[in-house]
Amino acid sequence: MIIITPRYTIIENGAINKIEEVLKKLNLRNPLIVTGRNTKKYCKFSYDVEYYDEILNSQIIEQKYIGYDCIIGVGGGRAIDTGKYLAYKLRIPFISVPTTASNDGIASPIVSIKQPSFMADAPIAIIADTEIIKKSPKRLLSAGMGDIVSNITAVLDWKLAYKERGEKYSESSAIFSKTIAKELISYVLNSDLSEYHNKLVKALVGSGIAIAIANSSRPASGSEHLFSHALDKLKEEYNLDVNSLHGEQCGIGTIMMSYLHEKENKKLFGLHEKIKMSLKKVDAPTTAKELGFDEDIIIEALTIAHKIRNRWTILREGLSREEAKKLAEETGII
Ligand SMILES: NC(=O)C1=CN([C@@H]2O[C@H](COP(=O)(O)OP(=O)(O)OC[C@H]3O[C@@H](n4cnc5c(N)ncnc54)[C@H](OP(=O)(O)O)[C@@H]3O)[C@@H](O)[C@H]2O)C=CC1
Ligand SMILES: O=C(CO)COP(=O)(O)O
Ligand SMILES: [Zn+2]
Repeated sequence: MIIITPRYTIIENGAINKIEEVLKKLNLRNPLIVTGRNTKKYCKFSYDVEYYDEILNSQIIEQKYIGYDCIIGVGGGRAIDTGKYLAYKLRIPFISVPTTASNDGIASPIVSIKQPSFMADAPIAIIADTEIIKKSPKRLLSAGMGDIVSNITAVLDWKLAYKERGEKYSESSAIFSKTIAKELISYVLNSDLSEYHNKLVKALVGSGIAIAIANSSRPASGSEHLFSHALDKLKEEYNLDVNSLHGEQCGIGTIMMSYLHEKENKKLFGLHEKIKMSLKKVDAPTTAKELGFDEDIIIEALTIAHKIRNRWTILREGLSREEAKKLAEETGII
C-alpha cells in the first residue's frame, strides 16, 4: 500500500503569501487555481483561475485543463474537493489552500463531491492561512466542529465492524483520529474559544491525515456520515430548499449515533450529552429545526442511512421508522 501524506503543511497567519515559495520548493511553475465566487478575492496571484462550478459543469475536463503542472484549490470544501478531483484526473499534484475550516477534506485524499466518495491523492501541500480562516463566516467554523466530533462515532463504528464483521482495522489510525476529537472537545468545553479557529484547522488537517494513513475514510466517517449523506440524498430527491452544511449534518448525526453506542456500552454513558454541549458551545445546530429540516426528513434519513454504502456501523441492518423517531426524540433532535 502506498500512503501519500502532505510534504509541506503550513498553518499560520499570512501563510497564503508562502504559495510561491512552496511552488518553488516543489519545482512547480504553472498552477491552475480552482476557487469559488466568494473566495476568489484571496487569489491575488498571477496564475490562471477557474471557478469550481465551471469545472463541475464541463464534460471534457481532461482536455480543457491540459498543460498545468499542479492545481491549487483555494476556498471552502467544494473548491478544495473540485481542485483535488481535477488534479487527480490530470495526474498532477494538488495544493490545498483552505479559506475556512468547515470539514476535513482540507488534507484528506478523498473526493466527496458526490456519493460514493472515492480515494484520490492527498494534497502535496497544505497552506492554511489562519488570518483568513479566523475571518471566515462563523457558521462554517461551527460546522467544522461537527466534522471533528464525527471521529468519535466513526471510530466506535469501525471497531464494531472489526468485531462483528472482521473488517480490517487499524488501532493506531483509530486512536489518532479519536484523540484529535477528544482534545478539541475538551478545549471547546474548557476555554474561552479564543484559539478555536487555530485548534480546529489543526484538528481537521490531522483528521484528513488519519484518513490518508488508514487509506479509508473509516477513521472519520461512520454512521453519522451515513446519516449526513442520506440527508443530502433526500435534499436532492425532494428538491428541498435547505442550505445545511456537511459538518452541521454530521454533528447532529454524531449526537444520535453516540447515543446508540451508549445504549450498548455503559462505559460510554454521557457521551452524546458531552458532544451536544461542545456543538452548542460553538453555536453549531443541535436540533432538526436549527439544521433546517422537517422532522419527517430526519426520520427518513435515519431509516435509509445504512443503505448509503456498504459500511457496517451501529445502524447494522437499519432502523425502523419507529426506532428512528424514538432515537431522534430521545436525543432532542426533534
Ligand atoms: N474530500 C473530503 O474528505 C470531504 C469533502 N467535503 C466537500 O466539502 C463540501 C462542503 O464544504 P463546505 O465548506 O461545508 O461548503 P461549501 O464549499 O459549499 O462552502 C460554503 C460557502 O462558504 C463560502 N466560503 C468559504 N470560505 C469563505 C470565506 N473565507 N469567506 C466567505 N465565504 C467563504 C463558500 O464560497 P464559494 O461560493 O466561493 O465556494 C460557499 O459559499 C462537500 O460538498 C464536499 O464536496 C466534505 C467533507 C469531506
Ligand atoms: O466527509 C468525510 C470525512 O469527514 C469523507 O467521508 P465519506 O467517505 O463518508 O465521504
Ligand atoms: Zn466529513
